[in-house]
Amino acid sequence: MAGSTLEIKDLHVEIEGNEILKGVNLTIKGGEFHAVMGPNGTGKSTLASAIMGHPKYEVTKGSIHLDGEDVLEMEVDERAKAGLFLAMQYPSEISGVTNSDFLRSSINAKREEGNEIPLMQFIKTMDENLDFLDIDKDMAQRYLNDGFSGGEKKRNEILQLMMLEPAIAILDEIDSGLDIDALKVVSEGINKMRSENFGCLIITHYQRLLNYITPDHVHVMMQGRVVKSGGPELAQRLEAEGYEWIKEELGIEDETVGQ
Ligand SMILES: Nc1ncnc2c1ncn2[C@@H]1O[C@H](COP(=O)(O)OP(=O)(O)OP(=O)(O)O)[C@@H](O)[C@H]1O
Repeated sequence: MAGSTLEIKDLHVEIEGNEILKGVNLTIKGGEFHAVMGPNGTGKSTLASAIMGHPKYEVTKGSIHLDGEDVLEMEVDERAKAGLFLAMQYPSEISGVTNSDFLRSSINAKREEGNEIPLMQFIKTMDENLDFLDIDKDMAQRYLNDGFSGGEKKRNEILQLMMLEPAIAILDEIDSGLDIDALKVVSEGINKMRSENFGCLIITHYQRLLNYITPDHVHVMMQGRVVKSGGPELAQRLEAEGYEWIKEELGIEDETVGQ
């Protein structure tokens, strides 16, 4: 089976009347890893939230399609069922719901009624993934992200990714706050997902993550748009030289979305 395609065209997004995204174009296909980089406040997280349907982010123009289906017409849960996944920059803490129950419910919500994942299969898969990500088994029974350290939350996001097996994942600064060992483990988790049936958008500030996860495409966001795209060598140049050369090349004075 060929992978999915997420197609974003001329996307404009407002938050409380301020236009943040000003015409984003991006296509992510199954099998492809895309990195989105860019200075602070240029709209990267806004793009992630808009794709997943955060109610605060109003799409005023443009389109998002997943395999031809209009994502903007879908509720958040429908987007997840359709195969989209967002690992958030700041995952929420949810008391009263264990990590394990959350994962099992999320997996079953994506399946047809009567075709729920058998408990033993769920436990086996979760144990394998906990092992792979070097997560303490007790964490499965703790409330979702409740009291988790910053690094534990990020590992937990990748646990969800590996358990839910989405078609297209958006990973928003999954490397922030990770120590070097955790960065390697998280990267291995993401790399393990690599297949024709999985596409990924990785928002990051640092080339160091891309030393572990080789992107096929690298994009730079400024002023709420993708202003430059290239291969992995673009990320290397950004690490060495910063963003000034792009601003000069494109005649950009203020790279933020500016309000
Ligand atoms: N919920 C919100 N309410 C008001 N303004 C917001 C909200 N979310 C984002 N913004 C504004 O939109 C702009 C872009 O923010 P965004 O988080 O998308 O940038 P970013 O490129 O991800 O930045 P960073 O690299 O610092 O994480 C910023 O000026 C920010 O203050």
